[in-house]
Amino acid sequence: MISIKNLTFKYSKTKELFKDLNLELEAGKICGLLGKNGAGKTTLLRNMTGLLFPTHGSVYVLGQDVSKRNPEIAKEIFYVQEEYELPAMSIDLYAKIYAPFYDRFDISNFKDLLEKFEVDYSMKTQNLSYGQKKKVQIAFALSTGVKLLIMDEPTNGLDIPSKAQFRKVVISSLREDQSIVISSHQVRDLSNLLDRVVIVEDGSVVLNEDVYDISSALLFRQIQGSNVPENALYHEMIPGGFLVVQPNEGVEQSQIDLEALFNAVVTSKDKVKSIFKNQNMNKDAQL
Ligand SMILES: Nc1ncnc2c1ncn2[C@@H]1O[C@H](COP(=O)(O)OP(=O)(O)OP(=O)(O)O)[C@@H](O)[C@H]1O
Repeated sequence: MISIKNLTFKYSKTKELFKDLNLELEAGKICGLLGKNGAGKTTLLRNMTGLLFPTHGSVYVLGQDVSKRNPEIAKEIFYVQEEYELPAMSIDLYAKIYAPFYDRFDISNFKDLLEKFEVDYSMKTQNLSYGQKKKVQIAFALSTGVKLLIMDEPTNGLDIPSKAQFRKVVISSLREDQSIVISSHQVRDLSNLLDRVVIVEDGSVVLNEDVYDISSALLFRQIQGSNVPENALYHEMIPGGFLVVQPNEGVEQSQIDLEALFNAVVTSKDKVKSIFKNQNMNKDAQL
């Protein structure tokens, strides 16, 4: 679905943001893109949509160089931007104007999703709150039927029930040939949603793994008392004990804590890399 090869990118006159970044993402997956502030998540997403062009290297989507902006590919990509002002008009007119760009747009799905998000279809966009505008964008995006859906901080501004609703509608809307890339700092909003986690740090991809492989490789535990295991890759104090991320040496699997995973990856980068390298080598050897 997405093939990024040796992507080097810099904004003019500034130092390189990415250097020889490589990333392959297959279809049918929901991928979470995590990184610190300024790590380049939005820039990477914009390179994936063809809104920014690599300084060197290439970004292919559905087998085509996305920087060529082929309309056939452009209509298979929808980008929910972090900040985007909806044009002032009724939601109905918005759908009538923008839906024809997408061959598989499903208007009944759009109305249905808005109902689930409790947004009145008869409203005008200029009268919607920030969160309601976000919901219109998300509902529209999920109704386009595009093969690649890219969302930058989609849950910003959503209230607590809507975050759960967001997860539900994303999971239920995804077809086998569709992929979603979601960048977010609200990692709790992504729990139980992702198939794959990508972390960017210092200009490159430092983790790109399926959640199943992450659960096989790492153990996320809450321990009582003060005895942090020696092999802990990351630990943080919680009431009565510690939250610990350790190498998973058994067959037991634990629920991934995305925040702890991120902290483990950035604080113990080399150890985490080597754990996944060994796991991937063992997997290859078994094939
Ligand atoms: N148009 C621009 N011109 C010059 N530098 C830019 C431009 N846009 C972003 N940058 C810089 O590129 C870096 C990456 O920005 P980007 O918005 O991609 O990061 P991010 O990971 O999405 O950050 P955040 O988590 O804070 O949203 C930042 O240092 C930012 O200042």
